[in-house]
Amino acid sequence: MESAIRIHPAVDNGIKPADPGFSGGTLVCACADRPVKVKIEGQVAHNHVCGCTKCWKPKGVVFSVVAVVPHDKVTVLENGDKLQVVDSSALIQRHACRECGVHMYGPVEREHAFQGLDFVHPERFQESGWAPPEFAAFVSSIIEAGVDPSQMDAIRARLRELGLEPYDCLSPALMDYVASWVAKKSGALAA
Ligand SMILES: N[C@@H](CCC(=O)N[C@@H](CSCO)C(=O)NCC(=O)O)C(=O)O
Ligand SMILES: [Zn+2]
Ligand SMILES: [Zn+2]
Repeated sequence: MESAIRIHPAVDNGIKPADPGFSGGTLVCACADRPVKVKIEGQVAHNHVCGCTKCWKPKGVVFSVVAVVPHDKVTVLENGDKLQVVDSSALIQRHACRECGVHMYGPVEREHAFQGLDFVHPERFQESGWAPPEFAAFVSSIIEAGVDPSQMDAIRARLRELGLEPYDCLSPALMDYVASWVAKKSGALAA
């Protein structure tokens, strides 16, 4: 499984399975002093690696690991005064620690298929057992971050080797879910 291609520390050395007993935990930012802590109740869903430029990622890699949880399962426990919204015009209202830059939670408040969900980075859990990434999203977007397009075949091959099917948007199941929501809203499909 060793490879020169780095995707993300949470997957590069093999992907840890979920603990069926995982019932949530605490996300912690990277500050040594007064870290922001956010409680998440329950398991994360739809975890994926994301190549988009907007999701927070650790230094040295171009993919994030990001999943969703219902907004009512998210509680800021400590040092919430350090949080600021990265881009208030974005669909995902990413709340980042203004000192270390880690995104702690990103609610979707707008009328959208994902309304009521928060995007979180499970690698920031102080506990283990969270559900692992299932696919790779927005893979072509890593070119926007400066990756040489000639590397894409090798990067997609490595993602497949890890069991993370690469897509240039979200997975087909999630894209179908979003499209169904849009079709029901427009009336093209019965609600
Ligand atoms: N090419 C762009 C894509 C950015 C993008 O659309 N990101 C997705 C996925 S984020 C987690 O899966 C998205 O839904 N964004 C909404 C938002 O950012 O508010 C780029 O790379 O920047
Ligand atoms: Zn911080
Ligand atoms: Zn993203």
